Amino acid sequence: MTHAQQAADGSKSKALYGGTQQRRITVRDLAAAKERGEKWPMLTAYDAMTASVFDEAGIPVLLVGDSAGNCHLGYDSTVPVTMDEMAVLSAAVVRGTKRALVVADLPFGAYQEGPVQALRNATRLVKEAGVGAVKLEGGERSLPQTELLVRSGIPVMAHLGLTPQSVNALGGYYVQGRGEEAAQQLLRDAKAAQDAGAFAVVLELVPAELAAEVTRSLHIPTVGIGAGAACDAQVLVWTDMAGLTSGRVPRFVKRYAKLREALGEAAREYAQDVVGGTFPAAEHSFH
Ligand SMILES: Nc1nc(=O)c2c([nH]1)NC[C@@H]1CN(c3ccc(C(=O)N[C@@H](CCC(=O)O)C(=O)O)cc3)CN21
Ligand SMILES: CC(C)C(=O)C(=O)O
Ligand SMILES: [Mg+2]
Repeated sequence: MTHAQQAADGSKSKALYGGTQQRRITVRDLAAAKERGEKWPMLTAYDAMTASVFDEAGIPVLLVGDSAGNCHLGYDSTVPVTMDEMAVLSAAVVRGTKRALVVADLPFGAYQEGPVQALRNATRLVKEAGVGAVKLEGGERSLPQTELLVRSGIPVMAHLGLTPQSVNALGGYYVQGRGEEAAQQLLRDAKAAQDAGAFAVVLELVPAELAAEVTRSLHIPTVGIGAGAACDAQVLVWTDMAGLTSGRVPRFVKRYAKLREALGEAAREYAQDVVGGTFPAAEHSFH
């Protein structure tokens, strides 16, 4: 199909992935995709260059995750990540993209004090970094925050199931929503987030059947990570997806490249060339 034919074919041209639309994706586009039953991919990004690669690959939504804590900043969890750090990384991701909707995590401690603190910090990410939306963890417990942000004109993505900012309270990164009571709480949290005006909800590490039920019960899209195939969208941490993360990765990760091996090999070859005197060669030198 030519570009013009695609543009004439409404369904194809509007597609979040593989469509012809060049302007920046909005939360309205995500709502329309759920209506069409169209699935979409989301990845994290923490810097401008990587974000530009994903933007050019057509990924419609990029998350500046607080997973930057362990994937970019060298902490061992998301808990230490600060607003200053999220603001710098978010601004870089926005600068590196033309089309993707950029969503930034509010880090731990940036919204737990209440709605006013949440609004102050979310506003900073919108004004200073230029993000199109923010994400915060929790359903019913984060309701006042979500309501005030949405009323103030800041789109909110909710995050339920495993909420890594609570790792110290949860005692580890375990599957959530197992058992009837926990399943009912997750359904209430999802409904609460939707009623508060959230435009989407991340479901992390929940049984696939429960995620499917949440997806059917909501009119807003669900974004799964370790939550099965029925979700409206999927998200992965980009360093996991590309095989750059060192050591063990969660079971829900599929590796689509071996970047850690490829980069290590490039560094070793470069080092050998320098030590052996074969780099720089004549074509890399000036006379
Ligand atoms: N690199 C990276 N990838 C992620 O997906 C990620 C982060 N970092 N940091 C923030 C949170 C933490 N996440 C995690 C971390 C560990 C597991 C994990 O190992 N889970 C077990 C499940 C255990 C069970 O059965 O209950 C697993 O085997 O996947 C899951 C999610 C997801 N997020
Ligand atoms: C894994 C996603 C959902 C996230 O919150 C993050 O990357 O911080
Ligand atoms: Mg996060």
